[in-house]
Amino acid sequence: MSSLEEPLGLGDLPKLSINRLGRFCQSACRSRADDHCNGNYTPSNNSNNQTIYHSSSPSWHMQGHYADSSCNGMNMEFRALPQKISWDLPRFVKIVEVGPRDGLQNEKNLVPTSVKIELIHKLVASGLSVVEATSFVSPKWVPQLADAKDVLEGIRKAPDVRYPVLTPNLRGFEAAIAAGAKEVAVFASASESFSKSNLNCSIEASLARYRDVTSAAQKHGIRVRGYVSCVVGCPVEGAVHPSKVAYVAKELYDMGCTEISLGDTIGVATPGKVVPMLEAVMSVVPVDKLAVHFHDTYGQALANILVSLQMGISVVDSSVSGLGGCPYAKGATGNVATEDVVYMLHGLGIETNVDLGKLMDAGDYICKHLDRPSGSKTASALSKLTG
Ligand SMILES: CC(C)(COP(=O)([O-])OP(=O)([O-])OC[C@H]1O[C@@H](n2cnc3c(N)ncnc32)[C@H](O)[C@@H]1OP(=O)([O-])[O-])[C@@H](O)C(=O)NCCC(=O)NCCSC(=O)C[C@@](C)(O)CC(=O)[O-]
Repeated sequence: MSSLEEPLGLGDLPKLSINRLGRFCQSACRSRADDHCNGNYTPSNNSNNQTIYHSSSPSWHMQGHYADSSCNGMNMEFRALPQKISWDLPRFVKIVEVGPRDGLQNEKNLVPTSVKIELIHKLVASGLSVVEATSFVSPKWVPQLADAKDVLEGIRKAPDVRYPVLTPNLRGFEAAIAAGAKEVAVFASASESFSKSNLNCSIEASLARYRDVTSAAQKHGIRVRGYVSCVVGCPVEGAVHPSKVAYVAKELYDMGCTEISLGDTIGVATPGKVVPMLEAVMSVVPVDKLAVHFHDTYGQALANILVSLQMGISVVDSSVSGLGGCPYAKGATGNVATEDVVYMLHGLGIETNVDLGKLMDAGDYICKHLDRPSGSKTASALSKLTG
């Protein structure tokens, strides 16, 4: 059985619970907790008669679990518990809409340029302030986005809206600037194998290219976003250790990327994997410079977003109608649907500035063009209600 046939998240399921104070407590690990926690945890029973540990300290003392593989006979490698997770959710979450780029890049049939432009206009009309428009990549690698220049030039730019584009190298950067880009994104991988298949080069070679891009961008006063892909799992290598993610994230941050988006490219993450990954990255990059980017292959994306918000993240990538999938990540499904993210955030009392009805119009528009139902559960449910 390959590491991906055994879903990466199954091991974490019952191990985290939330006590009344809103902190995560460790359960079912009593003997190890005593070993590692210096007596800071006091056991009690919850309503399910499980033993839980209440911290008498404002922070966690569980670093010793990080590489511990012996606890309860289960693999604890990614089971590091958080320094601190609170229910202090952000009041506002910035959504980075990636549908026109990540959502469409994998479409086999060419989507007309005019449809892409109209989709972007509709997304902006819904209130989204960042819409990733396209990629200036090799058309041999991603034929769907060969019209990048026409798309970017054809957008009626709204004030205060940002339209970043992906650039894999200096050539892409220069083409993007010539077409009027004011913001670009570079994309590295935490997995060596995925870097080879997505960019045809090693992680280090991609970082060297991106140093050229970020220094050229600085000269033009252009903002650069940095992606790290495969932050939990790789289609070739399986599980990816958080330290590898932290390394690439820090390199991107140090070279001048103003925001680092952490991508679960194949959608295998669970909250149990997201927490240690974010902890590792947050130890080297400030949390207010981080975004999360979840694909929804195993239906875990909303849970992963929620735990990310609890850890202090306030920027979330998503794709209208859940469009997407990476051409170099077989089996990966779309990004989490923007409609579902907005519905959850609004339900939590978190502002987004997005009008869900107008967002659904945008989703409806592109789904009709692609001749397929929406991948958003929210959009499907609400459109049944409204007939
Ligand atoms: C990086 C390269 C270009 C290397 O591609 P290569 O074949 O190794 O490099 P090359 O320099 O030999 O170039 C090959 C051909 O592409 C041309 N070329 C070279 N650069 C450009 C450019 N910028 N724009 C247009 N054309 C370009 C170049 O001129 C040449 O054309 P030819 O001489 O054969 O006619 C290629 O591998 C590539 O374009 N890769 C991008 C693949 C891609 O876009 N994948 C999807 C990104 S999604 C992702 O990474 C994950 C993310 C961000 O969504 C987050 C998540 O979901 O987790």
